[in-house]
Amino acid sequence: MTHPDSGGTQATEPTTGNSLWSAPFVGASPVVSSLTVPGSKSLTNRWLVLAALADGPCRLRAPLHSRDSRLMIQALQELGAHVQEVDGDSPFGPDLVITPIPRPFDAGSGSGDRSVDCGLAGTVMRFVPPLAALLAGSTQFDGDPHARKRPMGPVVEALQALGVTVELNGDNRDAALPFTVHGPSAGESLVGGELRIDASASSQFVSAMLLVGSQFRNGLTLVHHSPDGGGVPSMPHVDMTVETLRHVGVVVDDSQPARWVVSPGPVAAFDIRVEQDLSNAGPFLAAAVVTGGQVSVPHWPLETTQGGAHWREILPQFGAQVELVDGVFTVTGPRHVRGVDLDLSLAGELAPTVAAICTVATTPSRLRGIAHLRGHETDRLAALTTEINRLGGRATETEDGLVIEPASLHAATFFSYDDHRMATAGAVIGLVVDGIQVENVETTAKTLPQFPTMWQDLVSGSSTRTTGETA
Ligand SMILES: O=C(O)C1=C[C@@H](OP(=O)(O)O)[C@@H](O)[C@H](O)C1
Ligand SMILES: C=C(OP(=O)(O)O)C(=O)O
Repeated sequence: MTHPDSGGTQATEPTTGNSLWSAPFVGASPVVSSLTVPGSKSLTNRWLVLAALADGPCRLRAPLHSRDSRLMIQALQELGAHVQEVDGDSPFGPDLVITPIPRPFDAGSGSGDRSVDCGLAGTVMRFVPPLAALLAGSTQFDGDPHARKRPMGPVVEALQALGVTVELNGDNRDAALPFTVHGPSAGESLVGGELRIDASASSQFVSAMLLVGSQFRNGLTLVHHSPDGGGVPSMPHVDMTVETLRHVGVVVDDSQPARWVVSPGPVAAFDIRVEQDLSNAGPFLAAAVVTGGQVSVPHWPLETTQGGAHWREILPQFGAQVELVDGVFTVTGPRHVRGVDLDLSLAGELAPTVAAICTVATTPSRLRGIAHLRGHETDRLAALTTEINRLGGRATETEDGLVIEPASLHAATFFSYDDHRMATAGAVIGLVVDGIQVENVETTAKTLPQFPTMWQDLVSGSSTRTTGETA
């Protein structure tokens, strides 16, 4: 299978020979279902990092089990933590008990050369290098071919500003994977202090530094400043980081915009239940919207920092009805899907699912505030434009988003670019456009390995897979 020329600068070039998955087509039959999804990728990987820094063993209940969480676990084990699977009550896999990285960092964690595979996980490639910078010895970082194209500069430059030696390997023109982080000499530790970074390309640069800030001798004062005045995207994810830090006793002052003060201090051991991934619930909710059906998701948190909480405001703009009653979030699709004009700067990871719905809407849509998606798993603006147009759609890339106009759609292959959210976007469109084949649907394993089976259950009406319940 050769890969199309997406025309984008960042679109990855997946290996040839990837599978083609015939997306289930329901036509005019509304999808009606109730289901829960596995644990949040963003929460799972934050809790894993904090557990590795904790002052005692920690337990994660109902964590995500996917490629991104496995890569994080392997990275933390490489740094000296221990992770054990123990029976839990989640239908999606066991709980985890984590024994933290041994202290003192400058000796106990072994000063040998370590190697971390980041895969295509933004949380691993951004959150783990600052952790490795605390430890004696050196740690090499690399990942999938496209991981080398994802922005890393602000994290590398922040570490260098803290006095950490980061040795750029390979022929990377700017600070990107692969590189090697060299920890402090024996008896030394990182002082911390005030740092200024430009996090306009990813909120993960802020989260990465905040997660370890309490481990610096003087803590960390982090200020975001962008020359063009750009803000930090996906701010709910930074709020998620601050909330998890406070949960484990770390003092964080975020009272001033774009400024965070993390006090030095311990990370208290914890036992936490991981919320389900509300962003990954998105494609299933979108199925209700595009087919005029109804999908319910029990155990929906009333208060959460997850970006997927924004489905409550987003989906009604397509004409859907939403309600949250007794923890059950229900979406009822409209007879006709209308287009939207949305600023998605708070939750860019929802954009592929939103774009899929826009593709089948009866009026034009504009999506804004998502220029930084060019640095996600692929250049999502280029990839979405290319793949929507391959189906006969009328998508146009703008400086910071997409314009998608109604069009007559036809069967075609929808390439995923090794991006889980591209694959699920193709599946959503495939519900109402007959003959869509999604290339490399297996890439959904990044955050939802069960997706193909769950999607089949969804359209067959048999998915009532909730915690401990069966069909
Ligand atoms: O911190 C996190 O867990 C994430 C932050 C966001 O990154 P960006 O700010 O780069 O969009 C989000 O899109 C990504 O899926 C997960
Ligand atoms: C951008 C995403 O992930 P990450 O940056 O964590 O790889 C995503 O899950 O949409």
